[in-house]
Amino acid sequence: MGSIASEERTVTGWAARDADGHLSPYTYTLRKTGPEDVLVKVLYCGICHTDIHQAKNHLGASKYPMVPGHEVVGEVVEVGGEVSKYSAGDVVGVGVIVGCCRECRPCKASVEQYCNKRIWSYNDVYTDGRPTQGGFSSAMVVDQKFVVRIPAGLAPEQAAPLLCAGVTVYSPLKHFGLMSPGLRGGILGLGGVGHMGVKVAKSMGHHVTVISSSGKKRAEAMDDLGADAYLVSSDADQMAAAADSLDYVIDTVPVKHPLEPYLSLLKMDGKLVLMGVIGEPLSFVSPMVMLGRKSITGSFIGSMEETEEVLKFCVEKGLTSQIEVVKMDYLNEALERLERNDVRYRFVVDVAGSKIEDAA
Ligand SMILES: NC(=O)C1=CN([C@@H]2O[C@H](COP(=O)(O)OP(=O)(O)OC[C@H]3O[C@@H](n4cnc5c(N)ncnc54)[C@H](OP(=O)(O)O)[C@@H]3O)[C@@H](O)[C@H]2O)C=CC1
Ligand SMILES: O=C/C=C/c1ccc(O)c(O)c1
Ligand SMILES: [Zn+2]
Ligand SMILES: [Zn+2]
Repeated sequence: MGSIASEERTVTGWAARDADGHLSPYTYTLRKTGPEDVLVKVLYCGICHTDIHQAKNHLGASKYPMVPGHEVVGEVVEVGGEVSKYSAGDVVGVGVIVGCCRECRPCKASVEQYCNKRIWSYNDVYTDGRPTQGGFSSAMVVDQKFVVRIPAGLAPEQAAPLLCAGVTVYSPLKHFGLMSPGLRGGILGLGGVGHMGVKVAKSMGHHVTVISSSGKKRAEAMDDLGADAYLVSSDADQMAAAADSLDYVIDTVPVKHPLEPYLSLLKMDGKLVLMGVIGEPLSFVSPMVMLGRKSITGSFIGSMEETEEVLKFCVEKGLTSQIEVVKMDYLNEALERLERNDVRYRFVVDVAGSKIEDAA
């Protein structure tokens, strides 16, 4: 493709058509590459549990056809006239949001993920009135503000999970002042986000306890990911022995669950950081937070600045994600396996290697 930002392009993505969440080839057009836009040929796209929530309408706001995928790594093919930071051939990333108002307090504070006018990379409507579509697609057109450069030293498939899972754990650790060495952290739910939580927290010098629904991941957590301790959440004796021991717990469980067992693990002033997208009320009794001045909070991905930071952090610390690379024709099976907790720890789809234009 050339350098003149002029044409709409027809691309092929894999879309869900209804709440059964099955994805199949879908052809649609991309907007012309505007002055501030970057046309990205998708190389790899990670599969996040949010893709299941969205494809299966767990939050009740899904619109179809929907092409999910928000851990996108690609190659710049074309840039608009006002784009100077990127040029054709650059390897770049795109994450969960692709637009914001630029005027509100979060936007002015460079935490644009908290803008109430944020535009999601899929299942949303862009400023031109078209549906946004995500990274399980041959290409995307994205405003340069929502594009990051993938640094040298990071393989593109390795970078993909950092664009959601990686920054999602990095951002609250930074924001809540939890980067100091020696802190004791808990990672509840050892999946895509959780395994990055173990790796990032260990790289910050924390003592890391994995809290899991089963004992199945114990050896991997300790030997491969470097966790210091492992608790099975249903083991009351183990949980009681660990009471009052953690400065924070990052809770990545994607379904309704009790909070009190994890509040019990926190020291005085400890923080329970909710990450899972759960459309049902969660409950706890007030003394669980009062008697220890504990906080329950939440955090949503990270800013574009933090996304650049976590990519650099991973290069500097030599951090890699643990991934299973699959082709696009395995996407539905991968989503099913993710939903039944059968992946170590992130699927990444080799989009460019899947010849998806031929499938449409
Ligand atoms: N706040 C934010 O910005 C973000 C939120 N999310 C959300 O975080 C949650 C986790 O995402 P992700 O890490 O991709 O998900 P994964 O499915 O990869 O991991 C979730 C982990 O939770 C544990 N778990 C406990 N109960 C269940 C259950 N019934 N079904 C499945 N897993 C269970 C499992 O760990 P174990 O075997 O150890 O029990 C599992 O590996 C999702 O709700 C996702 O939407 C994701 C990214 C960003
Ligand atoms: O995977 C990233 C998205 C997370 C997310 C968090 C909160 C929410 O309401 C969502 O719809 C998605
Ligand atoms: Zn995600
Ligand atoms: Zn804003």
